[in-house]
Amino acid sequence: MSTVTFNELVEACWQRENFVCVGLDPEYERLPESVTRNVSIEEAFFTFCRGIIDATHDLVCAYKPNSAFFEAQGEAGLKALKRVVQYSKRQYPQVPIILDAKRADIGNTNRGYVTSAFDLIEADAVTVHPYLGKEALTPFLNRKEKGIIVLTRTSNPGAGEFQDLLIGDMPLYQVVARSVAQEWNTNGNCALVVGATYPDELRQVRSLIGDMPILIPGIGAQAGDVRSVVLAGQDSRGWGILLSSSRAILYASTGADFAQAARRATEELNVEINTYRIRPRVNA
Ligand SMILES: O=c1ccn([C@@H]2O[C@H](COP(=O)(O)O)[C@@H](O)[C@H]2O)c(=O)[nH]1
Repeated sequence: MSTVTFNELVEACWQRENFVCVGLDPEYERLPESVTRNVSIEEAFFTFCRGIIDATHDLVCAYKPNSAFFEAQGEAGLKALKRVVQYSKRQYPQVPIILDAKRADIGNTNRGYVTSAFDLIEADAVTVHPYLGKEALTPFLNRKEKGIIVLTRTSNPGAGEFQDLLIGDMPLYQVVARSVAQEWNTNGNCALVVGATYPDELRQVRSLIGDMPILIPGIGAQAGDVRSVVLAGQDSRGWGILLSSSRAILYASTGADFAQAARRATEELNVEINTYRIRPRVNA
């Protein structure tokens, strides 16, 4: 039986013109009272994320739970994370799940991270940092059916401290992008993270990597400009981008109507993205 790969799942979503990745970053204090009343943290996290997923599954190209928000709640959070991922995969198997955990260690330790992300949590992809190099990341890269998404140019204000350092005449983030595209991607399962807050750098990265997928956080709460990001990030097919937004979608309403508000916010963002995409003519 052949397994559907992360890239195949994402491409099928792009075919449906869905480019929004909804970040699942639940903060207990920000959850609506209708969700937290009289239930445990595990139940509140699960109910909230399930509400978001049920309301948006036909509009998205991925869900991206960030493990930090779940780990911060201890055992309750970890149980909720596993339940959320399993629920989404059972109900909406067409939508890939990206575990945003920014993993990477020496090779031996990475085997534990791989088992945790892919076999226990059952994510379809995971974010990793490139600092230890290809050799250490081999246990991740060997999982052909999974997406290995490498931090390249992050969205935070201080991202350039190391990522812009020149290696010869090329900034480090471009060296990372080129290495991943030309040397790490032998199984065709790599993607990159580039922040929406740096459209010029995003354009540089796209010019180095062909049609490899780019996960782009920084839309919404971090104020990345959708138009600049789409124009700079789309690939030769008008695809290639997963625009990730968490807080602006999750907390579009603080009331009992949070899921409907999240749907509206997701729909608006997707319409905006599609306004700026090139659509190459098929059979032209
Ligand atoms: O460069 C990066 C890498 C990861 N992130 C993560 O994405 C979301 C963004 O959340 P918003 O609420 O939409 O700002 C969050 O999980 C970050 O840890 C990023 O922002 N930038």
